[in-house]
Amino acid sequence: MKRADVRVVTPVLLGLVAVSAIGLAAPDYWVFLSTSAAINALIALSVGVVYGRAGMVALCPMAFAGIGAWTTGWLNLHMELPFLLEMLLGALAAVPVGVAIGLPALRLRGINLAVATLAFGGAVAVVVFDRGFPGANDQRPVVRPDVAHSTTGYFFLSVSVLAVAGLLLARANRGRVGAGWMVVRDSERATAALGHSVVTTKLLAFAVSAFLAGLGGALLSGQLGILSGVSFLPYASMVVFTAAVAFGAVHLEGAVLAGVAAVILPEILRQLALPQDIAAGLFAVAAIQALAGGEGGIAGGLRAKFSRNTTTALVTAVPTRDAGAPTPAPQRARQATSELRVRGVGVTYGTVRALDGVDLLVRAGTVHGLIGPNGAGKSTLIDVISGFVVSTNGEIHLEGKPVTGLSAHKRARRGIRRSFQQGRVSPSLTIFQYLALSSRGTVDHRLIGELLDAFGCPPQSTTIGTLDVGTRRLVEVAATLVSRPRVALLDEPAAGLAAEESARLGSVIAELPERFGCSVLLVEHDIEMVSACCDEITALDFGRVIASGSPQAVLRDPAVMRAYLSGAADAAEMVI
Ligand SMILES: Nc1ncnc2c1ncn2[C@@H]1O[C@H](COP(=O)(O)OP(=O)(O)OP(=O)(O)O)[C@@H](O)[C@H]1O
Repeated sequence: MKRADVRVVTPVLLGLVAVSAIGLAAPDYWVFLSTSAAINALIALSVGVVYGRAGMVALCPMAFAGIGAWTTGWLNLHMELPFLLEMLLGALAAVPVGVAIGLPALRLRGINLAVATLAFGGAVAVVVFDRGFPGANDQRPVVRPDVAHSTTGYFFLSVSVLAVAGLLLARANRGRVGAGWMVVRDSERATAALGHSVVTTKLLAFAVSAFLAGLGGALLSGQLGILSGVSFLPYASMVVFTAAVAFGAVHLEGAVLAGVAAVILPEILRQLALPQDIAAGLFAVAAIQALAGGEGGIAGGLRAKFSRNTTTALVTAVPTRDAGAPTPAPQRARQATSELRVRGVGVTYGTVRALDGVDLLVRAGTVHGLIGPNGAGKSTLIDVISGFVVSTNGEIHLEGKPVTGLSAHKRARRGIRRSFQQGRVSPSLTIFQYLALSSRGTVDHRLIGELLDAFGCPPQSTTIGTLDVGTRRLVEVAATLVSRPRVALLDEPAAGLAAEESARLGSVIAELPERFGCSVLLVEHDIEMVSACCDEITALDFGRVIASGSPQAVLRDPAVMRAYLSGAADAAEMVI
C-alpha cells in the first residue's frame, strides 16, 4: 500500500472502530456526548471554511446553527416531511443569511468584520431565538426518525452526516473551489487576476459555512428535542470559533478534534467540580498559540509532522536545457491573433502623475517590451490594462473591442492575464492546484505539463511555499499562460533569477506567441533580456512614452539613454 494511502486509511479505520465502539458499547450518556461532539465538529468545519480557508473572521457560526435548528424544528412541527429533508431545508435556510452577512465582508476585514459578525449573531439571538424555538412553549419536542430514534441511532446519524459533509468538503477543498478560497485569503488581486470573482469566491465561502453550521443546528434540534436560545448566543460562537482555530478545523480531523474537545473538556471540568467556562478560556489560549504558530492549528501541525514533504530547503527551478540553446520545435504552434491597444491613458495618485496620455500597441503575435527607470509608470500601466487601477482618461481595446469598463476578473476572462511584480502565489497550494485554478474550463493536464517543462518548474505536486522566489515567479508566469490568454502581461518575471536563468527565461518568452498563441507585454529591468526577446519596445519616463519602436531604435534613442543615465546607471549603454 502506498504511504499516502496508509495516511488516509489508518485514521479512517481508527475512526470507524471508535465510532462503532462508542455506539455499541458506551453508556447512553457518553453516546449523547459523542453526538454533541459530532455536531460541534460540523459547526467547527464551517469555521474552517470561512476563516481557515477563505481568511474571513466571521464570529457567528452559532447564529447560522440556530437558524438551521429553528427551521428544522418548525418544519418538524408543522409539516410531515422526512427528517433528513427537514434537516437539509434547515441547513439551506441558513445559506441566504450567510450570504447576506457575507456582503459586508466584501468591504470589511479583520477586526471590523469580526465585530460586525459578532453583532449580527447577538442581534439574531435577541430578535429570533429569544422569542423561543418552535415547540418550546408548549413542550413539543422535535420528533426524530424511527431509524435514529434511540440515542445510539441518533449518534450514528450524526456521525454519518458529519462524514458525508466532511468528505464532500474535502473534495471541494482539493479542487478549484478550495484553491480559490486559499487564493482569496492570501490576495484578492491574485484571485481577480486568475479570472475569478472575489465577490463570488467570498460569498460562496459564507454560503458553504452557513450551510454546514445550519446542518449542525438541524442535528442539534433532533438531539435535544426542545431548544433554548442559550445554545446559540454569541458566547457559544466564540467558544466554537476558538476551538476550531486551536485544533485547525480547516482540516476534517481538526474539526473532529475541536468537536470532541468542546464536549470532553467541559465534562472533565464538571466532574472535577470546576466551572465549565474555564474551557472557553483554555480554547482562547490555545487559539492564540495556534495563530502564533501559523494558523494550521493542532491538525495542521500533525499534518506537517507526518507529511512526506518535510524538507525545509527551498526548491529551485531546474533548467530543462542550456541557456541560450536553440529551443525544441513547439509541440503544436498556435496562431496568435490578438492585439492590445492602449490610447491616451492617464493615472494620478494624489499629486503624482503616474501615467500621462500613454499610447501603446502590442501587435498580434509579438513580444512587446515595456522599459523605463524606477517609478516610470510601468507597473501602473500593467495595473490599468489588467483592470486593477482605473485610469482617469484613455481607452484600452483588445482585438478592437473596448475593455476599459470591465472589472479585473472579467478582463482576465476575456484573455488579459498578468503576473505580479511582488509574487502573489498562495504558498499553501501545490503547483498543480494553482495552475488548475488559473485554467479556463476543463483543466488541460497536457498543457500544464508542457508549460512546467518549458519553464523548468519542479513537479506539479510541489507545494508553492517550498519554492524559492525566482521559481515562484516562473510558476506564476506558467499560471498566466495556462488559461491560453490573448495577451500575457508579465511584470518583471526575471526578478530574483540568476543571469543564466534570466537568459533562458528570455528565450522561452520569445517563443510564447508561437508556442502558446498569445501576445506578450513584458516589463523588465534586464535590458539585455528585453532586447533579446522583444519584437518592439516602448520606453516610459515620468509616466510618458519617450520612445517606441524596434529594440535597436529605442535603446539608441537619446531620450531613453538620458532617462537611464539619470536613473539606473549605464544600462542602455550595456547593449548598444
Ligand atoms: N498606490 C500608489 N499610491 C501612490 N503613488 C503610487 C502608487 N503606485 C505607484 N505610485 C507612484 O506612481 C509612479 C509610478 O509607479 P510605478 O510603480 O508604476 O513605476 P514602475 O515604473 O513600475 O517602477 P518600478 O520599476 O520601480 O517598479 C511612482 O512615482 C510611484 O511612486
